[in-house]
Amino acid sequence: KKAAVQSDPPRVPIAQLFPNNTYPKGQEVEYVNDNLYRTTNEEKRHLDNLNSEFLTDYRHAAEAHRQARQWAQKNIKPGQTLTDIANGIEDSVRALVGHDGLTEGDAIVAGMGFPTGLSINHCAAHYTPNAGNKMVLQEDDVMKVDIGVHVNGRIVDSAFTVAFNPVYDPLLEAVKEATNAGIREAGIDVRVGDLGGIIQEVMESYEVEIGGTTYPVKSIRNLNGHTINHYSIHGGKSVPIVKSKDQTKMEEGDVFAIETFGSTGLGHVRDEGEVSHYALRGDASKVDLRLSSAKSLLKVIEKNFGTLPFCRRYIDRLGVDKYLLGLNSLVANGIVEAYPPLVDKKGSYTAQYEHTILLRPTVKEVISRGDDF
Ligand SMILES: O=S(=O)(c1cccs1)N(Cc1ccc(F)cc1)Cc1ncn[nH]1
Ligand SMILES: [Mn+2]
Ligand SMILES: [Mn+2]
Ligand SMILES: [Mn+2]
Repeated sequence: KKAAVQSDPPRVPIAQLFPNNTYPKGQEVEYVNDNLYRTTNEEKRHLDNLNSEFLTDYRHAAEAHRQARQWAQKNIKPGQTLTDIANGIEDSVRALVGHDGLTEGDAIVAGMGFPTGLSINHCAAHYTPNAGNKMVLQEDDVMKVDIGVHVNGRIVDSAFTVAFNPVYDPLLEAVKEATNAGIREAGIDVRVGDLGGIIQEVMESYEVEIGGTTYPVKSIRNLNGHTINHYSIHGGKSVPIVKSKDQTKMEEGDVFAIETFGSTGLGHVRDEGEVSHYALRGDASKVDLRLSSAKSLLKVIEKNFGTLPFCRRYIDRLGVDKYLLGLNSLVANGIVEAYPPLVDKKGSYTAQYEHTILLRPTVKEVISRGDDF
């Protein structure tokens, strides 16, 4: 008899909890300007129905995301190592989508959409522990937990911020409200630059007092949301989180990650520190590699990750050794892109909230919405 209830930690596959391949819908929001036409229009409804596998895979991934993150929100505590936190989330996601990612090509079917981001304090994004990392989460840390889950290459990209000290609440509130404003105003034919202005307006209406100093919350002007394509975490479009003249329009069928970042620092990030995040460039030219370790590593990456971002720990767990020289050679040859940690100034605090939204022909679906955020 199949378990009908989820375990703690979550290990019962979502597919077992939701028989006949029907998963919970995300938050459906009618388009404001031409809502009636889109919601009822026969042609739009037909277009929607052509996408049933796309929608099923997205909702499948989103339910796994919610269950894994809600377990994480309950269980992340000061004193835990970042490595243990990352493994706890990744073990859950892999069990929930029913794929362990250990047999060759398995992770391509379903699994982690990208490395579990665990970026702390002035580090805003693209940090996950590499092997040997001894970092321990502290009581006064502000940690961005950015989780990617995919099913058949339909990537759910959604993030929240963990802080144990209530002094940071106004910072987290600013970012949560800015992200929700961005989600609310998003829609077909909306200009991404206009969204940036709305997001910044909400974000910068907040201030936060830390250690006797009052900081205005700043939108991090060089971070942005983005489109998500099949097996591709960053599609062609970006969503600024500050006022911008970018006239690029959101279009029917687009999948957007709406993410905003607030900071008590400069409101600007730069690359710093050891790289953990990498991804095969979709457009990589067939370079004649001299280093045999680079050649063999490229095969491992193509087979196990395709164009999905990965981290060093994901190579370690496949049992591959001594790959760093080869990896750095693939980066130097422009075959693999490196995504270094993105940091604001030392001593500052940054927060993030992110959801993935589908601009369906009939309705806007906030696929990753949960009752947590
Ligand atoms: O900063 S991005 O490179 C980008 C923003 C706009 C256009 S491309 N990036 C995409 C990404 C890159 C590498 C990853 F491992 C995972 C995601 C945003 C993001 N990081 C985490 N969640 N969302
Ligand atoms: Mn399925
Ligand atoms: Mn993300
Ligand atoms: Mn994103």
